[in-house]
Amino acid sequence: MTVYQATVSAPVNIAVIKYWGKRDTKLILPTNSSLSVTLDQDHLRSTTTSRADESFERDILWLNGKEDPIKEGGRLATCIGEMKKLRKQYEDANPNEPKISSYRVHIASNNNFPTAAGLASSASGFAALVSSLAALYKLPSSPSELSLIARQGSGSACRSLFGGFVAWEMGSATSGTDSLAVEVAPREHWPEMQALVCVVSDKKKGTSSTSGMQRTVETSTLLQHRIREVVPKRMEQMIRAIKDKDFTTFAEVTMRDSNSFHAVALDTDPPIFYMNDVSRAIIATIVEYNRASVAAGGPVKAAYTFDAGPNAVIYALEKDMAEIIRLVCYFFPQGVSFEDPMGVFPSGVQSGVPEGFDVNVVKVAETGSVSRLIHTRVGGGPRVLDDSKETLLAQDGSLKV
Ligand SMILES: Nc1ncnc2c1ncn2[C@@H]1O[C@H](COP(=O)(O)OP(=O)(O)OP(=O)(O)O)[C@@H](O)[C@H]1O
Ligand SMILES: C[C@@](O)(CCOP(=O)(O)OP(=O)(O)O)CC(=O)O
Repeated sequence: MTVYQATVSAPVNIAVIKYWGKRDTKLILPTNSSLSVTLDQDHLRSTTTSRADESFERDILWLNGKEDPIKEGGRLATCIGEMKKLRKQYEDANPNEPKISSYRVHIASNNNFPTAAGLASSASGFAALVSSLAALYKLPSSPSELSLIARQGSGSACRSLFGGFVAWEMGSATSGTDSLAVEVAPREHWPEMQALVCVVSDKKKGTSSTSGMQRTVETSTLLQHRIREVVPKRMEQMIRAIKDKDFTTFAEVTMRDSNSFHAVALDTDPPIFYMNDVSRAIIATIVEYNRASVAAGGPVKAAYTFDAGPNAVIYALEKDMAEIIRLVCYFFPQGVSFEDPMGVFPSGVQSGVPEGFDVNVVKVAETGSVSRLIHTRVGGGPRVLDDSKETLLAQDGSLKV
């Protein structure tokens, strides 16, 4: 008996030009284009196994070992349904292929980091879901074509279909067929780009991105300025900065766009606050770090950005990352040792402050205010794994325990 199954992993992406606002909430069409950096799956990933079988009675998804209900008309059902449609088209065009598009599917997925905590789990999760079904169905679809479907799971997920530096073009069609992800540059173009995720809280957040951005669309006047005037120019600046590997512009635009997104959150009625005091202290640290570097005749060396939560992501080039980790450890002691997945500190981190940094600008935070640091770098797109080794489903198609 043939088993129709595939296992794929997909990466997280963190936007440097933020998506915030939908013009169509069902199709998930955004009010502005956005741009992100894909992070390395060696450190942060969703892994998903999908199987189609005639004997299955219903579609099931297990997320981190627990069944996640697939609601009729919901985002999961839409993505799975769209993928089945693509398979049907493929079967119609290739009559010798097995007719598996009508079978129910069992899907199991794990995130190797906290889910729904503002660490972009919906992005890697829906990208892995769509990619695993594409591998199971042997679809010839391009990443941009698959991004059209991942987008309907969670907007930011469409950008996780590519590695490197990725734009989500907002498009203009009401059908959404031109609202898709495209590669701006592959990871190999700027492999020195690294990221430090500072986990300020890994608890579920108060206002979800979905409901928060809808409230912003309905009530913020500042959002209209952001959509019309601010983002279009920044998209051009950012694409140029990436192509030219101009870190100073990359960093300045990244920080300004994070600020602009949090400003429109504040301009929402009632206001939405995603950053907390720890987040603001991280901003002050990076601002002072860059000031000291520029004052000494050096470059801008770090960029902060915050999604819909208090966690910071600091982008920096490889050459400066050790200094930045030491600095963050000095002001935000975690109380646990730094995991160091890339082996930067063979004999442990010595926290410290670079020369010229004014230590009076920031107070040392309470231990554990930043609970964890995840050091990673720009990474590649979804990976098809060896299903015989990596499968998350048992032989009978139930969840593997
Ligand atoms: N591996 C996965 N497979 C399928 N769906 C997933 C997966 N991981 C997360 N999701 C979906 O995404 C939801 C979490 O999305 P949510 O936007 O609340 O959090 P987040 O993505 O971690 O935060 P943010 O988007 O603000 O960075 C989960 O409840 C689940 O529905
Ligand atoms: C702040 C953001 O991270 C918002 C992400 O929003 P989501 O993609 O999670 O929202 P939905 O489309 O409603 O699922 C910015 C970004 O990733 O561009």
